[in-house]
Amino acid sequence: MKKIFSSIYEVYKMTLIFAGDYANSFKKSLVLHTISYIFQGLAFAMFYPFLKALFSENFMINEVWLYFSLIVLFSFIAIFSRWKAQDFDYDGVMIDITHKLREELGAKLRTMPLEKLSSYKTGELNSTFSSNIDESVLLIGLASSLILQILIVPFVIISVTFFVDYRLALIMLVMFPLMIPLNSWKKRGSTKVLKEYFSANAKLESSFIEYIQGLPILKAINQVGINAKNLQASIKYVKEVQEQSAYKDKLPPTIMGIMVELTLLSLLFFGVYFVANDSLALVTLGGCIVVFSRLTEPLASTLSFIGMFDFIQTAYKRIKELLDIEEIKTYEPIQAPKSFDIEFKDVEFIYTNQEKRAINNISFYLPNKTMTAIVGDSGCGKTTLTKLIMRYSDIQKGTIKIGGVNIKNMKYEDLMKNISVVFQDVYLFDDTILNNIKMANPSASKQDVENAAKSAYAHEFITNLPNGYDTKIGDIGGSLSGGERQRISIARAILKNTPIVILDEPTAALDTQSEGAVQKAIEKLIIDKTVIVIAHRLSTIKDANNILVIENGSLLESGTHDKLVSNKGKYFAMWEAQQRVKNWNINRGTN
Ligand SMILES: Nc1ncnc2c1ncn2[C@@H]1O[C@H](COP(=O)(O)OP(=O)(O)OP(=O)(O)O)[C@@H](O)[C@H]1O
Repeated sequence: MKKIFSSIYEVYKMTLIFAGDYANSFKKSLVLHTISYIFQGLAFAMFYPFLKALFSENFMINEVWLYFSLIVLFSFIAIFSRWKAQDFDYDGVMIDITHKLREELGAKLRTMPLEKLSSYKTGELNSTFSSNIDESVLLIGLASSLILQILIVPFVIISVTFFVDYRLALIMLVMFPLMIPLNSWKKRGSTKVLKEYFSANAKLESSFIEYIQGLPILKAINQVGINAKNLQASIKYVKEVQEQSAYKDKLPPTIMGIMVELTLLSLLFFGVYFVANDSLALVTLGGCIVVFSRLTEPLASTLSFIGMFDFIQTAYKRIKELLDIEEIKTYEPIQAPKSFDIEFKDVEFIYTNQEKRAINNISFYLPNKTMTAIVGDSGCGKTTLTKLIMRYSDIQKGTIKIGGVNIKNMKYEDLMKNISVVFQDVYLFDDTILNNIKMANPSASKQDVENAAKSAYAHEFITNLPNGYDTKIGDIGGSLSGGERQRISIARAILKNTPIVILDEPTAALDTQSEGAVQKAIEKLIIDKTVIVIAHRLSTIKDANNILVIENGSLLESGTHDKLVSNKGKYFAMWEAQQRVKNWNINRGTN
């Protein structure tokens, strides 16, 4: 029995937490529903004395009227309490709660460490945000009212029947112990299936999003079928899980339905037997059958209603798992840096679920307003180093300081206010060009935006667009070139005007002509800033104040280009290799 109630109680507790300010109203509504169903049960139970009075040999109209009036009164109280319970305005409040939950989850996405966030697939988050919240919260009102009805009404009727004829009450009770193994049987199947159901749907959403996003690339390489296979596999998986759940869900409720019908037949069979040997009045048996037949349908559905709670509980757990993720913590004493030099001291970092450290005992110092390049083979840890400055995840050992302040002592918003990043891939939102730039500094005027765009060499091509700065990215689709998109993102960074700028291979994907324009824009962006640039092409970072050469997460060598070339180490080898390729290309061009 405990197991039957565990998911109901768990869901009740979670609903109170999620309901927040509405928790008391929710409790009040449950109390009113309880009162309503007690009186509904009593109204049914009044059929015993009513029928007895009606068919009595000493028929007395006053007695009949009394019981009839009680049936009417109890029914009226039941209806009135249920109506008052609806004052809680389930639909309105539940919509409010779903809205609040979505806001909380949205805030969580902003404050959770990015490493944690990136461990979720977009589709999984999407399904928690949309379907899990709707399925669970909007269903709870209906589910709690139904479950109270099927628990309370039979309880009242059977209790009253005990006073009328304990033998009939015992027959009614026989089926209840059977609910326990039937429910466990159903639950055993459904808990696993429900988890699979939610994860299959989340997987389907992920595959669908991935398929749509990857379609242009796959079309370009004539491999549309590759991702379609993943999508088809996800669709097939959902179908399999649905089939499984349909099969596993059906049998126990069907058996329960048969049990309820058998109970009714047993009441008839034994009732007739008791009437035959004069130990039961026919009219009492009639009342019992009338009363019990009102219960057969809800009782037969008991397992399905309890199953609704398993469903809600699984959805709640997914929501709670997200809400419980620890936010990025700011440690005391909270400080703000006054200058923007960056220091790594004995930093070690390993990604969750990885065995090898991505960053291995690294120390370096980047003076304020200097440019530092990070170079090294693919996968050596360059991007990880820059992500750690932005607290993508907390390091396991060592310290990272900006202007002498440990980044853990800086408020996360303050930390991010001081850093701009220009990535190789530019993300533009489906909004106007103006808003795409302005989002870096929402209080900026249109003139500020235009000035930033001019500095980023973007003003000219923007004013040539159909609606200039008011052109919507969605309306011009993919017609912006890679270089143009990159210059919009640089205009964003110029408008944000942060003391630290991180450039993560911003020109790597561009042709030579676009690269020239973007390079000029970058030069404007980095004036008077502490700059970190990740570059594969060493010719672009030759003039950096300092170059860090990373190998397998460790700092192998550092210094200016000239110093590293004369060292004849790893940097020299990389430089030589790139020069050879360059010369080979030039020779090929001249031949
Ligand atoms: N989110 C992540 N989870 C787990 N491991 C990761 C994650 N991101 C990177 N790594 C691993 O950490 C190591 C360093 O990756 P990082 O992206 O920092 O290298 P990189 O030098 O910037 O590479 P590239 O030049 O190819 O961009 C690699 O082994 C990579 O597979």
